[in-house]
Amino acid sequence: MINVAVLGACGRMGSLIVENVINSADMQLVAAFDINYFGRDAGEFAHVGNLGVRISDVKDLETVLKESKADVLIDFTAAGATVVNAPIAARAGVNLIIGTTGLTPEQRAVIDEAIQEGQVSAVISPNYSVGVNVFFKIIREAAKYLADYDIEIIEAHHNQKKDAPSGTALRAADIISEAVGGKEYVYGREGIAPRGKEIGIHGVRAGDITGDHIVLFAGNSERIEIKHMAHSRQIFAKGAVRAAEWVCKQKPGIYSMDDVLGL
Ligand SMILES: NC(=O)C1=CN([C@@H]2O[C@H](COP(=O)(O)OP(=O)(O)OC[C@H]3O[C@@H](n4cnc5c(N)ncnc54)[C@H](OP(=O)(O)O)[C@@H]3O)[C@@H](O)[C@H]2O)C=CC1
Ligand SMILES: O=C(O)C1=N[C@H](C(=O)O)C[C@H](O)C1
Repeated sequence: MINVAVLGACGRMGSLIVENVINSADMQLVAAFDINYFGRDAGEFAHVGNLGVRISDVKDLETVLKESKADVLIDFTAAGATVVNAPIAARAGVNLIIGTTGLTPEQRAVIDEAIQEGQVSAVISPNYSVGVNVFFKIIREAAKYLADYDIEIIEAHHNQKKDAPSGTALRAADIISEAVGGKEYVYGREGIAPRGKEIGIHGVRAGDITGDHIVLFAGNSERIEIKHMAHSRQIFAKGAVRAAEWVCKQKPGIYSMDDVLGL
């Protein structure tokens, strides 16, 4: 049985992850953390009834992770939280699934160093859905043939999303850039803004859109649009829980969803 702790357990993703953990035959929820609602039952936020697991103050992360014998911590919070908490968990010997987006390269370096020091296994991915990780493969392949086309990435998300552009859009840009041997990025355009050889990245925030990503390759007289649309956050939650089960069986290191899915 894998002992799972969830950070951000009262949030949109954290509460779904709690639901998926308790529905897994191979896992049990041993701890749940957030910055609010201390003492309330984690099951309340997941709409699954009382689980007997109280929301702990994230300030007690290290102590509660040790007391609860957590094998893995699943973190979907915010960059400023993950950069503090993931290193604490890693140094306490707890494996990690990180879904938080908006991490700067400096924040990511702090987390990577702690994972190495703690000798734990971690999956860090901006998108835990199977479909998006296949989409990443497809755009990498397309970019090899369409390097001289104009390339634009358009993402759309709900009006509560804090970071922009999405982590998935940024990863898509990095994949394309790697495939074509390096490209600059331009975030939105306004004023006199003639197009160069860059990848344009554009974010839409509206209503309750779960998460759409389009990569547009446009040449003269033709274009290809490769699009992924998420219909439910369950795809991310199920992917993260699958990754948590997988990561506990791996050697120490930092892995991607490609590794989890064998892509
Ligand atoms: N990798 C993937 O597949 C996916 C990644 N994400 C990413 O996951 C993250 C969370 O998304 P979502 O669930 O929609 O966001 P929510 O705001 O709904 O959930 C985040 C939760 O974390 C809490 N929180 C914020 N700061 C801290 C802190 N310092 N310590 C502990 N808890 C904290 C929030 O509390 P409060 O509400 O009070 O701020 C909230 O309960 C985002 O970065 C998002 O981009 C989302 C979907 C898929
Ligand atoms: O905040 C969200 O909702 C999502 N965030 C991730 C991202 O930034 O790429 C993944 C997904 O698109 C939903």
